[in-house]
Formats: sequence, C-alpha cells, structure tokens
Amino acid sequence: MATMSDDMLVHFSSNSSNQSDQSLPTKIAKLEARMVGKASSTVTTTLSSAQQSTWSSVPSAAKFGGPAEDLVGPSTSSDSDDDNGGEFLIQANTQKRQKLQEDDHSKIFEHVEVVTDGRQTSLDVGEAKVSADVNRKKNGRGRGNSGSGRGRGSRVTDQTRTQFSPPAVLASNGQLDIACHREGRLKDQIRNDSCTSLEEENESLRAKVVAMEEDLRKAKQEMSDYQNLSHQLEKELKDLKDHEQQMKPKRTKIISDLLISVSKSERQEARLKVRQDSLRLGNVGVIRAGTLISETWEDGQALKDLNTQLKQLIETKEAIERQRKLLKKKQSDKGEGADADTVLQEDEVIIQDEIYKSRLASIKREEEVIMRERDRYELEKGRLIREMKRIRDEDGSRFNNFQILNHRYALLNLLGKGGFSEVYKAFDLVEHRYVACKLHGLNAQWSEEKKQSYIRHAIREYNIHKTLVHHHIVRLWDIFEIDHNTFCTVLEYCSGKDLDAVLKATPILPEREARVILVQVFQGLVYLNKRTHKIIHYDLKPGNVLFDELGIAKVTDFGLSKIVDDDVGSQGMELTSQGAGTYWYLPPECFELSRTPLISSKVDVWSVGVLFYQMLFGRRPFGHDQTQERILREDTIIKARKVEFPTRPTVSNEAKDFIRRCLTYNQAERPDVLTIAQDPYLTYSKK
Ligand SMILES: Nc1ncnc2c1ncn2[C@@H]1O[C@H](COP(=O)(O)OP(=O)(O)OP(=O)(O)O)[C@@H](O)[C@H]1O
Repeated sequence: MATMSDDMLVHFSSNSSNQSDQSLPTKIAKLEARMVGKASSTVTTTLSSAQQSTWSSVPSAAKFGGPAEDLVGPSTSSDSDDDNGGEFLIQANTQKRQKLQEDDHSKIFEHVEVVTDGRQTSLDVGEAKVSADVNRKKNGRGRGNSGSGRGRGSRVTDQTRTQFSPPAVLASNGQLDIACHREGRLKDQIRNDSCTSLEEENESLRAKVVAMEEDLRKAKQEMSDYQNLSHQLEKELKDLKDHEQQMKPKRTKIISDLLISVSKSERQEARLKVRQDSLRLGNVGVIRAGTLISETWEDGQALKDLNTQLKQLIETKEAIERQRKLLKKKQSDKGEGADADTVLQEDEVIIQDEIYKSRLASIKREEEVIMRERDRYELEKGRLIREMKRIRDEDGSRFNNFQILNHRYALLNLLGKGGFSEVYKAFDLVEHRYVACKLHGLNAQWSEEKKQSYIRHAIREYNIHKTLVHHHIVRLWDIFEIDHNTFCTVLEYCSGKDLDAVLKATPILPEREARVILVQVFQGLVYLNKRTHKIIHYDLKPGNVLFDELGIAKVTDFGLSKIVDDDVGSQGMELTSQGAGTYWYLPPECFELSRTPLISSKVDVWSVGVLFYQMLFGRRPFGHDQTQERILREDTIIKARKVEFPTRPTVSNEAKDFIRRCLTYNQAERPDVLTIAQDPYLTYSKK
C-alpha cells in the first residue's frame, strides 16, 4: 500500500507539473479510470498533510471567521475511513459546497481535474483570496460572499483530488462496483453535508446580522444620547455665559466696594499714624504776624527731649572743661608761691585731670548716640512731612472719591503729586491688577495753545513709552481723556518706594546694594539703545527709578525722552529742549550756550554716574547743596571737570573708577550706554 501511495503521489505530481499539456476531457477520463481503484487511507492521509502544509501559514479560524473545528477534520478523521475522508473534504470546504451541490458528479470531477491541473496557480489564488476573505470579514462582510469561493475551491480541488486520485491500474469488476457504490454514497454525503453546513452557515450569518443590527441600534442610541448631552451642555454653557454677563456688573461692584473699604481703612490708618508721629516728631503750626499767616514746623516731644538731653550734655561738658582749666591754673599758680593749703599735690592733679578727661569722653559717646538718634528722627520727620503733604494733596484732589475711570480703573489712594500730575493707585477691573493712574491736569488758566502743547507733549511721551516692554522699564498700559482739561496715563504699578524715597530714608546704601540697582538701570538703558530708534531718557534721577514689590528696579517717566533719528551724526542729535530736566543729573554739554548742544546716550551715562555716586556717598557729586537756579547761575556743572570722593564711607576703587568713567567731562571721551554696559564692574560672575 505504501508503494501504491507513493506511486500515486508521483503520478499526481507529474500531472500537476504537466498541467498545460493535459486537455480537460483527457484528464476527466484519467480520473474516472483512477476512480475505479479508489485511493487508500494512506493517500488520504498523505494529501491531508499536504493540504495542511499548504494552509499552515494561515491560522484556520482567522481565515474563515468560523469555529476552528471547521478545519480540523483531516488529522483526526482521515486515518483509514474513506467516508471520513469525504467528510473531511466537505467540512474543510464549506465555501465550495453550494457549487458542489448544484453540479453533478462529473462536474465535480471536471472541476477537480481542472483545478488539479492548475494546482499551483489555484492554491496561490486561493491563499490570496483567503487573505481577502479575512479582510472582508474584518470589515464585517458575510462569509458566504461569492468571492471567497475560488480560494476555497482550490482546496476542494486538492482534497477531491486526494479522495479520487485512483491507483494507476485497477483490475477487477468487484472493485469497480465498490467504487461506484462509494461514489453514490459520497454524492449523498456531499449533498447532505452541504445542506447542513449551508443551513448552519446561514444560521450563523443570521445570528451575526442580528448581533450587528443590535450593535448598530446601540450605536445609534449612543449617538443620539451624545447629541442630547451635547445640546444640553451647549445650553448650560449659554446659560452660564448669560449668568456671567449678568453677574459681571455685580461682581465688579463687589470688587470695587471691597477695594474702596480697604482703601478707606488705609486712609484712616495713614491719618492716625500721622497724628501719632506728629506727637513725637512735630507738626505744622501756623504763625500770625499781623495780617500775615505763615506755616512753620514745630518739633514734637521726642525731638524736644533729644534736644534737651543734648543741651544738658553740652552744658555738662562745658562745666567740666571749665574745671579742667581751673585745675591747670592752680597747678601753674603753685610755682608762683600760692597758698600751700590750696596747692594740690602733683599726683592729685594728675588724678583729677584724668577724672575730667574720662567724663568728657563718656559725654562725647552719649552725645554721639543722641546725635545718631536725632538724625534718625530727622529722617522720620522728613517722611512724616512728605506723608502729611500727600494726605493734604489727597484731601484736596478732585479724584479722591473713588471714581471708576473709563469704566475700568477704580481709583483708590493718592500715591503722590508731581509738577502737573497726580498719581493714584488704582485697580484695573478688566485685567484684575493694580495699576498707577497718572492724571495730567491742564491748568484751566492756561491758554489754549499751552494746553495743546502740553497734550502734544504727553502724547509724544505715550507714543514712546507704550512701545517699551522690558523688565526694568515701567510698562505703560493705556491713555484716555477724562475731560477737556484732564487725561490719564495708566502705568504698571510699582508698590515699592521710588529711589528718591529710599535715599531719603537711608541716604547711604552699601556698595553691593547700590551696584545691583545700577546694573538694573543699565539693563533698561541697553534695551533703549538696542532698538531700531534709540531712545535717550534724559531725565534719570532717583525719583524716576521705581521698585516693584520684589525690589526690581524700573525706569519710568519718559516725558523728556528723545528718539534718536537714523541720520544723526556721531556727536549726537540736537538738544531742542534745553533748560528742562534736573540739573544735578545732567552733563556739561546740556548747559552749553554758545551753540545748540548735540546729545547722545552719553547723557544717560552721566546721569547714572551721578545716581551711583549719590547712592554710595549720600550726596550728589556736583552742586549738592545748591538750588537749580544757583547751579545755572554759577555754572556749577560747566565747571564740573573732576569728581572728588569723600573719605567716608569706604567704597571700592572699582566703583570709584566706574564713576569716573561715567562722569568723564568731555562728551567725546565718555563711553556711550552700549560701551559702558560691557564694563567689568557691571558684570557678575560666580566666584
Ligand atoms: N508706576 C508707579 N507706581 C507706583 N508709584 C508711582 C508710579 N509712578 C509714579 N509713582 C509715584 O507717584 C508719585 C508722583 O509721581 P510723578 O512722576 O508724578 O512725580 P514726580 O516724578 O515727583 O514729578 P514730575 O513728574 O513732575 O517730575 C511719586 O511718589 C512716585 O513715586
């Protein structure tokens, strides 16, 4: 039997390989002849394994989308039983069953032969089709799809061929009968099995359709639920927005009411503190001289007590000095034959003098303590006087009743008053942040021309300032008109003091603190000088350096700034507003009268040099005690050729050299902002 199977295989193989030579009727005839000697179980088994190997690369269940057992048949049922072999054939080829059922027996053979001849091609196509089937199934297509029939057909072919490939020679009639009988049984079997399988398949497809319909229904339901939810959310959002819109004025009102009550209590507190401090430090009194009423300062009790102590110390010191003189006189009288009783022994004189000297030394120490305390009180007195002035200005301001400007800026308390402006702390109700509102008041008495000139000036300042965005430059947020005579600029709020107030409270800063302020101011200046159109600030002074709540220094007030034109020469641009500015801080070239001065960023370098000197030594380098008018009259700055440094406090030579470079008299030799910004004194490195 084994030999026979091998023969069959050899034959079968040669058939397959010569498929193109075989005509269809010849093949059918050959097959019919072979049918007489029906294949043995060995053949079936062999071909079953051939079939298995053909399909092994594709997972059976995946290929067909059906239960795996659909394809299991061959290995278990093909051992020796022909019927079982037929069963395997049918079970493994459900796709082709319908066709088999329709065709007659010869057609089956014909089909088998045709495909057997084209075995290789058919198998390939079959595999491709199976893959396509798998894809289709993945896409939810039915497995009864006619397209899949061919692929499976090829397998049918193989199996049919297996079943029906006869031995090369069949001899007896008995064997033929058996073959015919088996053929009949096979046909029935095929028909029955085909029907059952189709029904099963139909049923499973129907079940699938039902399941898919259920899925679809659920998906539709979900979609409609989501749509409802989305509509509901949209409606809720709209309601919330409407509510928000309605609540906005209420919320704004609540915020401004809260701010107002905080500001009111701050005002009360400020006034109470002024009253308390006045008792210690002094107050403004009124003096009447005939019809003339003038104001004068009267020191408070603490200052009076200090002055009394100081007076007493001075009196004691003078008394001791007198006693010392007397002692010396007695000593000198001794030599001139004075009364022996009144003459002191030499050692007694020395001891007595030592006592007086020691007392004088202790008086000096007490005096120094009192003087330091008095200086501290004087500083406090200065702060008190400024606060009194601020309160007075606030009380006299027409903006002191918590107005909301331009529908968004809630005015709170007055920060201070400048030449032509009042600066209020305010709250921006739109951006929800504190701002400083600078209210520029035009004097109603001014001519229309002067008013227009002032407004032009302010708009120019605004146009320069609004484009400046830098960490060390105060931001300008907004500008608007309040009435015909007043307009407002809105600035970044700096809650710390300005440098002027800092220096009034502590006139001398440690070099380290002064240097870091200097560096920040230069960073702002470098920004101004790296723009397409450079800007000269022209009014750098302690009052124009502000500090935010973190102590970051910021340059402000661009009222006198100059935009440097593109075509300006190396010497600088013409100074058209000579006479403006604060003279202590301006360089010599700004005072030149013989011709229109040419200026550049070197003006700002000079000003920062003065500022730095003042921070370190507690006084300005030129004309410190002079008024603006006297500086002009006495040409103080024109004469400021060389800077002198006090011996105290001790300041590093690097700092002094830096100041000398900033205060270089000759403009041509003085470094500009970008050059001096490279100075080692301004650079920090980790040690
Ligand atoms: N952005 C700001 N944030 C906080 N306080 C400010 C701000 N701008 C100005 N101030 C304060 O308001 C007060 C008045 O400022 P303003 O600039 O009007 O006065 P000034 O510089 O003394 O006067 P002038 O502008 O006439 O030179 C000052 O005490 C100043 O510190």
